[in-house]
Amino acid sequence: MPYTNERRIAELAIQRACILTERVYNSQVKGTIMKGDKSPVTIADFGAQALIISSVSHAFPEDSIVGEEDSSDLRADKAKRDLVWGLVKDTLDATKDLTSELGDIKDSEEMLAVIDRGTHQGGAVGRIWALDPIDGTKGFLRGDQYAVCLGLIVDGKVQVGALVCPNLPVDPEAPEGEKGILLSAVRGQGATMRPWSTPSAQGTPISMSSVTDFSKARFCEGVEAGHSSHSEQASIAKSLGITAPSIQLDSQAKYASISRGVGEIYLRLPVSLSYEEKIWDHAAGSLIVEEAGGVITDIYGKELDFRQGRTLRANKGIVAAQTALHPAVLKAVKEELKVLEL
Ligand SMILES: Nc1ncnc2c1ncn2[C@@H]1O[C@H](COP(=O)(O)OS(=O)(=O)O)[C@@H](OP(=O)(O)O)[C@H]1O
Ligand SMILES: [Mg+2]
Ligand SMILES: [Mg+2]
Ligand SMILES: [Mg+2]
Repeated sequence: MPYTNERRIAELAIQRACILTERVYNSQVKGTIMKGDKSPVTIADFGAQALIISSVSHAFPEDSIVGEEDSSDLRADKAKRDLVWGLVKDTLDATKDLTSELGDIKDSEEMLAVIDRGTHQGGAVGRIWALDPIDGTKGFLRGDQYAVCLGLIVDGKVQVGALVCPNLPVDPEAPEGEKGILLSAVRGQGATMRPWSTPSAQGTPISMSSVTDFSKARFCEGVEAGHSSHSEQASIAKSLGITAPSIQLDSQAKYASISRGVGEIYLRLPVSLSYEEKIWDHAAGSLIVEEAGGVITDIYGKELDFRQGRTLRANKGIVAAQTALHPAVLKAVKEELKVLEL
């Protein structure tokens, strides 16, 4: 089956990175820096990016990588750099059984260079990995949901997607039970989910909800009001006859939720038409939703275009839904935007 090894390496890489991210998530020391675009980044974002890029480039040395972060802040701050290197080294030491498959990092200088292998500009040709080492950094800092996300784009089309949501319950019906799920998909081979804590377990196939009655449907949206328009999303839900409150989740946990039937729709209406969604925010989750039987477009009904570089500059917003519901949802989105003359 195509991309079997890519799926395996992607799963192992993000699984190992979550050992580091969960350690920081549960620590007081986050080492948060506000980046130039006023968004936060923590020592966990950097550490996860180092571990995952090291794994991908060890297994597939010829591939390109688009990663959200770069090492400039760490090169400027030795204390932060040492904190990140300590986390990375501890994680490598704790997972020596994976070294043959995932490679190693010998020192902090090499760590910085590995982080910077993620500066590729993306594009329409070749094998390009899209990495979000921590998606939903605000959720991570708030003690809510976040996700570690890795997708492989080949000649502009996502072929492999893998993501870990460490704080989503394994059983949605038992929210207080075991937490941490790993989802993955290869185009044409379906999507699977397994507990993050059982590396060797086979994933079980997942699928979108079978609900087709909007009065019983639920929609997912982001937590941050600065990232999507809650008012327009609420208005669209009302116009569709949705009465359940929205499921608010940080990060690509929203893609994970609808792909296993917890919610039927994901709405992400832009708060500004100038913002360009990043490919790493959507590559993995969009494929998992499609392989779980869902449909994903932007607010104009266009397919997501991963050929444009580091952003989805040919798209605006996200409308993802169970197949039977997507046409009506998109119609309601267009009605709402027409009303608002966007
Ligand atoms: N203005 C604007 N519009 C849309 N999206 C934006 C915007 N600003 C940031 N971001 C990106 O949102 C990513 C977080 O994903 P979510 O919005 O789904 O989750 S959250 O509710 O914000 O936590 C977040 O990803 P991370 O930086 O990896 O956390 C950002 O890339
Ligand atoms: Mg970020
Ligand atoms: Mg992100
Ligand atoms: Mg991120």
